[in-house]
Amino acid sequence: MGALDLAGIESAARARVPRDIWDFIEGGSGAERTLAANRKIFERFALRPRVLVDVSTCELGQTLLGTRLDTPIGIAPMAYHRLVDEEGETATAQGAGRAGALFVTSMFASRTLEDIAKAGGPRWLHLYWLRDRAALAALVERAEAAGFGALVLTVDAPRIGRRLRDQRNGFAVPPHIHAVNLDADLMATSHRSEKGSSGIAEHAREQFDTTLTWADLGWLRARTRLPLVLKGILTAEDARLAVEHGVDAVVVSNHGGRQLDGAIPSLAALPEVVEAVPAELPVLFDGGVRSGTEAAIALALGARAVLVGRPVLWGLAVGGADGVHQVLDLIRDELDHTMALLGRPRLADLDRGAVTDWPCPTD
Ligand SMILES: Cc1cc2nc3c(=O)[nH]c(=O)nc-3n(C[C@H](O)[C@H](O)[C@H](O)COP(=O)(O)O)c2cc1C
Ligand SMILES: O=C(O)C(=O)c1ccccc1
Repeated sequence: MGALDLAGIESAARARVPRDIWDFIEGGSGAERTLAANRKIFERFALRPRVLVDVSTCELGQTLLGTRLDTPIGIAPMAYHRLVDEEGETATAQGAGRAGALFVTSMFASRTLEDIAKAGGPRWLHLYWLRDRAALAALVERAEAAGFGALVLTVDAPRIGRRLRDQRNGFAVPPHIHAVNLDADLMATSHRSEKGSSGIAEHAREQFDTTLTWADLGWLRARTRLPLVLKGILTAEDARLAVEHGVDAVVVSNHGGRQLDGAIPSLAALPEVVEAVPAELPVLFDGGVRSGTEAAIALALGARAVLVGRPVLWGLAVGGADGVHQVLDLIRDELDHTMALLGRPRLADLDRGAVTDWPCPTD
């Protein structure tokens, strides 16, 4: 029998993954307020079921920015999947492919874009804006050639958040794992370990372009025919600026509580972003989604798709490609079930009327 919920997969993963790597994956920044709030806020919403609707089949497929998907649950960009599995991103891509789910590959993937493409499945590429624009341009060209369907530029990380667990552990990327899509000399700092600091934070300090503003986005636009998605939008103001600057979609995200601690929980930001953009502009969502019920709440609040982060690495750690497939299918099956009992069998039926803000009386 497969796992009935993610909790069992999480505890099996925890037992397998070395402590400092587990801390890197699970951790947030600062006091981990935002990390906790991302989960807690789902309790504030309740579903409003309708009855006597034909729910004999539920439709979970859609085309998003030209990419065909069998499920609205995709994989958020996460660096270095080889931290938990020898195969890493090629296994993740296989699992995602079997589920027909979107895999947003991190720029810091530990397998090549070309190998990930060979594994099949719908894929987009995530980018941080490096000071070295030539390296960025080269990556964009390779992504196009390897069939990545969109670029997801993460804009909430001019610096890496203060991740105290990583600083205590002196976390650095182990020497045998590499961000193979970037030149080794660009990546050297991320392997340097020292108590009291994080190799990843040091690396970002060296390589990320902290001068980046809205005016620079045109440079990237001019270099690609791929749709451009901005990840890390949390306010209506920035959502409107994104639209003015011609982006094709946004991801409402606080980076899984790993960047600005104290930032608004992702789900709380979703309605204002949805309201600020034209109805046809896709708004994606990530942060704290651990079940089909929670995915349904985010979709009802206006997300077109939901990305899941950490649970995918749990699945990968426990069962490689099969584990990733299992995690994605589990959440998809729960969502299918939720849509049937909610009397809303199509994604388009999941609208604001499907959910109510319900202040829990015990709070
Ligand atoms: C181990 C790890 C690595 C991550 N690496 C990246 C990254 O390279 N780029 C990025 O934009 N976000 C990165 N994220 C953030 C995720 O894309 C996503 O926003 C977050 O994990 C979603 O929250 P969830 O884990 O609660 O589902 C990372 C998250 C984790 C846990
Ligand atoms: O984005 C992140 O959360 C992250 O952990 C990371 C990993 C490698 C390089 C930069 C950031």
